[in-house]
Amino acid sequence: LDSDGPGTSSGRRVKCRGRRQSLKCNPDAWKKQCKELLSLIYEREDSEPFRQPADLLSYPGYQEQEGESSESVVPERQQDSSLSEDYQDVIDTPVDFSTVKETLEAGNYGSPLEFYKDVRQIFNNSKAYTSNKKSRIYSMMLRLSALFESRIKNIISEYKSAIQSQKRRRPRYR
Ligand SMILES: COCCNC(=O)N1CCN(C(=O)c2ccco2)CC1
Repeated sequence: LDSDGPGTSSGRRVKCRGRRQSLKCNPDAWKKQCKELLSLIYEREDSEPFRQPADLLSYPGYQEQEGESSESVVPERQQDSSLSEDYQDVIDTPVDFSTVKETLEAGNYGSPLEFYKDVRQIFNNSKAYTSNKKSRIYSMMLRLSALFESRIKNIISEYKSAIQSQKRRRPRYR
């Protein structure tokens, strides 16, 4: 797992003379940017299955269901979950966007990398759970993941530049 996250800054130094508020210098700018990204995700219908914890019973319908009409995004939960493994048997670290939203709003992420790690877990869980790459939920996850990755990489690289420019250059005596 690349803990560095996407968009590691390529050593480009940004002059941050004095003004911390300017876009490139503020090491706290990522919080607002991640909140805005999360709002964008919530606006997308594709996020619907990921906005609350997956029910402990399995949703075999999700896995076999292909090309269902867009209205019925969430098929009725199967009463008999013996048909396939329960979600909690397959997924060790369940996470959904409501948990991520709470953590972000509580100020419990120390950096956008921690935020990135949790959101990526949502997508990886979906990949791990699906047994059918054509399932409706899986294709929703793929679209949402593409949107997320395209937006998070700049947030992270700006954060890394801001951190770099905060570091005072002091000689280190070994
Ligand atoms: C309204 O949503 C209820 C909560 N969500 C939920 O139960 N899910 C979402 C997670 N999930 C999958 O990623 C998946 C992959 C292939 C089939 O499903 C399983 C089903």
